[in-house]
Amino acid sequence: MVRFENVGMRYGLGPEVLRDISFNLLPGSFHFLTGPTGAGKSSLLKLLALSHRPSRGLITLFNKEVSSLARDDLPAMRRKIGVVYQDFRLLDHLSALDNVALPLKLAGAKNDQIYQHVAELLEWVGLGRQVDAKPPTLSGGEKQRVAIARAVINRPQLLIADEPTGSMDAEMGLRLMYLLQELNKIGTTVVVATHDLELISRFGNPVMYLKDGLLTTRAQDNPPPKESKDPA
Ligand SMILES: Nc1ncnc2c1ncn2[C@@H]1O[C@H](COP(=O)(O)OP(=O)(O)OP(=O)(O)O)[C@@H](O)[C@H]1O
Repeated sequence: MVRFENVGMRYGLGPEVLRDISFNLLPGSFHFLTGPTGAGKSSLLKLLALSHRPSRGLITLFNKEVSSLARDDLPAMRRKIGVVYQDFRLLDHLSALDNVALPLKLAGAKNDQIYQHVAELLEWVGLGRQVDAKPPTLSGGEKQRVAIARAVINRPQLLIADEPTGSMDAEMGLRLMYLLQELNKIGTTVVVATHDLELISRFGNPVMYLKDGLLTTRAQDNPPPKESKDPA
């Protein structure tokens, strides 16, 4: 599903923020990505989401080597990937329904096929009564669920979420994780970046640990970290 081989990444002419990253993600797996602030988690997710190119190494997604893809092939590849951004990136002038419908519209689906499907998904994420609400009137947790619904509406093969529980209380964070778990059970490969070690140990999924741009625990090695020394 995903293979990184000695991948490096830099922004512009700056230093490498990711160095020698190698891992394999199997189809249908669910991984956490963690590490200190600035370690490179969001940068790694940008590579996975095909929104940034590596400066070296090989990335294979869905059995295709990414650097060999023509620019015209990227949109089709991106449609197989759902992304939940840390800051949601919803369109404020559109309703929750229209935000979630957007990827289907961009993929050319017809309106009458779209809306029932979108309304059902919003119901499923607990927003059945907020379909017409615009993002500025929604709470952080509600916006996050709209963002997740939008990320999964195209039934992506790969779902990437950057700190998806960062802006919500523990209870909502757990509900969200159960939601992602349900998606994973129906076949979506999931990668969640988080600082929340408690969440990681509660779910027990394999963990990739990044520090200073280096992956110190490979996905297949698998131990959830139990290293928090903070009394809290
Ligand atoms: N657009 C950018 N241009 C230049 N440098 C960047 C850019 N985005 C991130 N960086 C740098 O890349 C490094 C890794 O940042 P990244 O956001 O990937 O870390 P992170 O692990 O996601 O951090 P956090 O946990 O704080 O979100 C940092 O040194 C950061 O300053």
